[in-house]
Amino acid sequence: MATKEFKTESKKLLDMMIHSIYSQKEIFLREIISNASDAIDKIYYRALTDDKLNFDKDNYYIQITPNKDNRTLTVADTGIGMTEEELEENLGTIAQSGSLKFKTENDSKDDHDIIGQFGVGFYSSFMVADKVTVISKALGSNQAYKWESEGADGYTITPAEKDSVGTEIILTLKEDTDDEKYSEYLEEYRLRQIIKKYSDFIRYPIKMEVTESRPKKENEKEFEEIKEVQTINSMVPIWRKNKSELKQEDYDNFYMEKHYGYDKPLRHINIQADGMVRYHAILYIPESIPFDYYSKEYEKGLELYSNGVMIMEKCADLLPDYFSFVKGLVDSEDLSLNISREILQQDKQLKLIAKNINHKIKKELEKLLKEDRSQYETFYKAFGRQLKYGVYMDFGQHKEDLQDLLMFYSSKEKKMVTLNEYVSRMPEDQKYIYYAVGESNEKIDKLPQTELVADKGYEILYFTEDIDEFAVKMLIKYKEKEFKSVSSSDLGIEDEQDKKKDEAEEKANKNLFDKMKEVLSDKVKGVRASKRLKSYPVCFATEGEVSIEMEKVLNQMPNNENVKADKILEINTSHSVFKALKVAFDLNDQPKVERYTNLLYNQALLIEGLPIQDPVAFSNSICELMN
Ligand SMILES: Nc1ncnc2c1ncn2[C@@H]1O[C@H](COP(=O)(O)OP(=O)(O)OP(=O)(O)O)[C@@H](O)[C@H]1O
Repeated sequence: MATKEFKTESKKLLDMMIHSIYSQKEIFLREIISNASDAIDKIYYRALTDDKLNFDKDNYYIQITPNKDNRTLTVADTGIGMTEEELEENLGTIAQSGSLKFKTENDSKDDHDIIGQFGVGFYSSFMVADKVTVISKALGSNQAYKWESEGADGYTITPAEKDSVGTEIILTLKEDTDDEKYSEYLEEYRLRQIIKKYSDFIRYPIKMEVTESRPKKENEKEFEEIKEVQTINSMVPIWRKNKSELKQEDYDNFYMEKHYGYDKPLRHINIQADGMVRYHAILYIPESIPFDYYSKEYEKGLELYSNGVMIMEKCADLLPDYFSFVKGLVDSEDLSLNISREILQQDKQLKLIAKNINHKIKKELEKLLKEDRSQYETFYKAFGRQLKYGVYMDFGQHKEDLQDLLMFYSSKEKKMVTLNEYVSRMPEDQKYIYYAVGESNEKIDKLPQTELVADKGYEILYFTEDIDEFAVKMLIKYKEKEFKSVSSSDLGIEDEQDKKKDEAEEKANKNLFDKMKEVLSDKVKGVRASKRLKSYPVCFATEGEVSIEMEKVLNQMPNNENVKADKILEINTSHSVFKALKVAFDLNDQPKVERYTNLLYNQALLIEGLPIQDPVAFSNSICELMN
């Protein structure tokens, strides 16, 4: 009988399990029971949708059998079973692409990180067993097969005897060591404890033979030990339990069991709706971001049950994209079992549920923001970008719903603030909500364009993510206050007296500015005296819809159309550099005027983080100045 090798990644993971020092080894049982329950779900669903099969609930269960003599723990189920090919495919490779990716990317991390963050399913049995045997007979098959492995060296698959359809997992437990007592997994009380802790809500009975001490019938003073098979779990799914019966720990355990994430959920939402549409839902807002969240691989969706039977693993229609981080399930009596994906999309009930859920998630986030600011900030750090994306998408359809959940860093408060907080402390004379765009808060702090607004004592919101400015352009206003970039050509700050002064200045320097515009030609839309600069010599202002930061973002996109912001070169006429330029102009020193103009233009580009077209020429010009 030939031994087959595990796939390379599986081998690595398996090796890790075998040598694991993970403290919560008990979770192996949760993983095996969860697989067994999934397998029964599958046969149950098959029976409900296939007239030739019938499902008698009494015949479907999970049986746990410890055997101290052989040192084995057996978990048997009456689920759908696996064919020879399925045994090969499912148990020879890692199912969880997450753990695989994590492992290959972080080779130095230890097993605690892997198990803690991704879970490892079936392979976790190798934490406690040095030999694992799986005997399975698939539905519709006459032949059973045995898969057997003693660890990373490989596995064998051979024909086997098994009367009924289903799977038996037999773990031969490792020998006890000073630190680890594997034999505890053969003790009735310990098994009962683990099952209750992690698998209480499994919808099928988890049966085990237990010994009970009872008063004798003939003499109540004497006790006798009676062995009988009992169902250990309560079988009531968590979403059907009374809210008052559930503790935080139950929600946390359910989240882990379901592999919704390997962090602790930040918040849970338990919905028991009994109105127009009847459904139960348990939803979670995760604390940390799944490793593939902002990638194409990430699939949003909630598990969908029809009266206790799972009909879809990831129902995307239940969640809008901006809440795609939400995990959980929905169970409704009003949904038909045979519903296809296409029909489901049109289903009125489902639409109602989705709308309702959307509302509840929003309310929960608002509550979190109000009640626990620091938790909300943790959430926002992970998923804020998704909310901003939500404001922008679908032509701003959801902006009203989401605007109060947004936060930005504030120049004044030096922390994240909401739009409502910003607007409520705006001085009376302030007309706009000001923002500045840049790569980081530190870089924005140094942006010349912020000088005038900051000098006025106005608060500035810092936009450091690509989506920020696009989202705000979609919002246009918040509480009747328009958004305005500190780089926009008209800041709406100057009074009449300033305006007159500016006009005079513009007039006095008109010839020079015209000359500079001529030198720069269509690289800029115009050159003018700056109202916003105090200590810096030069900066860009923009006119129109596209800002410089938007230009950068748009030009990074594939098939970009080389969109350009309309840039105005603004000169600080009080600066000594301008004075030198003016002297050269008055002396008709053409080459100097050209050189200075180009230098100023390039400086403005650098400040904005835009590339200089000819860095060598720029550097040569500086060298000439230094000589
Ligand atoms: N008792 C079982 N009956 C039928 N199939 C099983 C059983 N146990 C495992 N399998 C099959 O083996 C696969 C691998 O199981 P494993 O626990 O490694 O990952 P998973 O269950 O797919 O992922 P996750 O653990 O994240 O839910 C399962 O998807 C299932 O197809």
